Amino acid sequence: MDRSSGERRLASESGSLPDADATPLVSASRELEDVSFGAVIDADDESRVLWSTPDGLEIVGRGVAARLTADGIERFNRLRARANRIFDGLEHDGPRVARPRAFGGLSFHDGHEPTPPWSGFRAAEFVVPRVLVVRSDADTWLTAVASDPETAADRLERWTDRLRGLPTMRPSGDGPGVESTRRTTSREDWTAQVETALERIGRGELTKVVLAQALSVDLEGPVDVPETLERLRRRYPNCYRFLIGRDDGGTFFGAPPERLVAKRGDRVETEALAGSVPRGETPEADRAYADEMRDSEKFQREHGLVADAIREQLAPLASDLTIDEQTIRRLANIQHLQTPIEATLGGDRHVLEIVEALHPTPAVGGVPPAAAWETIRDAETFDRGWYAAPIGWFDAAGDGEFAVGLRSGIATDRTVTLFAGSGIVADSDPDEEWEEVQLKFRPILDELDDR
Ligand SMILES: C=C(O[C@@H]1C=C(C(=O)O)C=C[C@H]1O)C(=O)O
Repeated sequence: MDRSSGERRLASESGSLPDADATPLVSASRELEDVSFGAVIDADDESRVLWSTPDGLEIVGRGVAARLTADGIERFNRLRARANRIFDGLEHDGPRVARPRAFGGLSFHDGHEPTPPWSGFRAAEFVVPRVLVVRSDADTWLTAVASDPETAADRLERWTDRLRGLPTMRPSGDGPGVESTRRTTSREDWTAQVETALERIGRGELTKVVLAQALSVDLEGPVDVPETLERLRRRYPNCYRFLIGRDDGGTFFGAPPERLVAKRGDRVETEALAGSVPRGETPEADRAYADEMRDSEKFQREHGLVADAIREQLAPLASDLTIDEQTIRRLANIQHLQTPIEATLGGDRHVLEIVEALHPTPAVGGVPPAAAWETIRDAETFDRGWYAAPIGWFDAAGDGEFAVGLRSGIATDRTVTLFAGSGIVADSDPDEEWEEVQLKFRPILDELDDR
């Protein structure tokens, strides 16, 4: 008998939920000796997720104990309702860090219809994996999730045995090599798109819009996404890393620097991250770029719009809000202006409510939002899919953390499609913005090409 047959699939079409949904989830955890996350994620062909934060939490999830999907403009409300049903009555036998969480994300646009390379990626989809391996500080935990305690216990035993047989180190190897690349946006088209946006800005219809491009990379061999992420960790240790693998589609992955929100209890942390210059070849050149960005009226305006919008979007939900001092965020290949923002929530809120209020911030959308969305839709000839959208997790308490799905790509067979964009404001120069976009393709492109 398939003991997992009672586990749940909640689809947006399901007006009334099947009886199995009344069965609460059960989970059990056990502490592990260290284990290679790459080996866990390769262990079989069940669906997989990986989530890792700059502060050292790493989680790999395998299989599906419960799935939540939702489409259309009501997607956030539907997700929240289903999240409550899925987690209602959850019994977790283990430490908090190893508790079941739902991992996934949303598409940038709410009217998203999946087309290649985004086949299988709905407008919103989260899964509670059947098995989680969680590493935080010095501890590693294995958690099994099921619909009844016996199945959870069996699963925990089986995976404990299985992990014992896996290597604790996994070589991170070389990239697959790049055969050729194709752009969705030619240089001429880009210049025309930026100039159209500048005209709208000149007419006062728009203050800022983030325009993006896609770069489709054909590889010399198959790409190993976990291995690529492991190499990205070494070059970009202060970034998030994520992988969302669909059974019936591609693997979306990336190493974004930008936090959309982290919520624990009534505390919320977010940030404005906007304004970009390259790293310099020497410490002096590096500082000169940073100083130029800090002292530039144009960069400060571009950044200030994001901080202001976040403050306004959070105001109805938060009882107090602190905007910290602006700093320079230095990554291996780029530097950004960054302003950390913290708030205390006014009432009992689900992290998805904060995500809904914030997405898209003008770091990836624009101001005013409606004119920016219209400009993006008119200009862009490719599907953003889940690029620049919220990617992360939430738990039974409504806590969670989301990154912005940047410095990312979707792998399908021997192709990886990369996405990157840049903020256009009055005084933006199409050539400089082109260079900024190319720089933002580099993190993943360099790893694919690194042989
Ligand atoms: C849009 C991207 O990055 C965003 C836009 C930035 C900018 O315009 O300066 C900087 C950081 C991100 O918020 C991207 O990486 O694709």
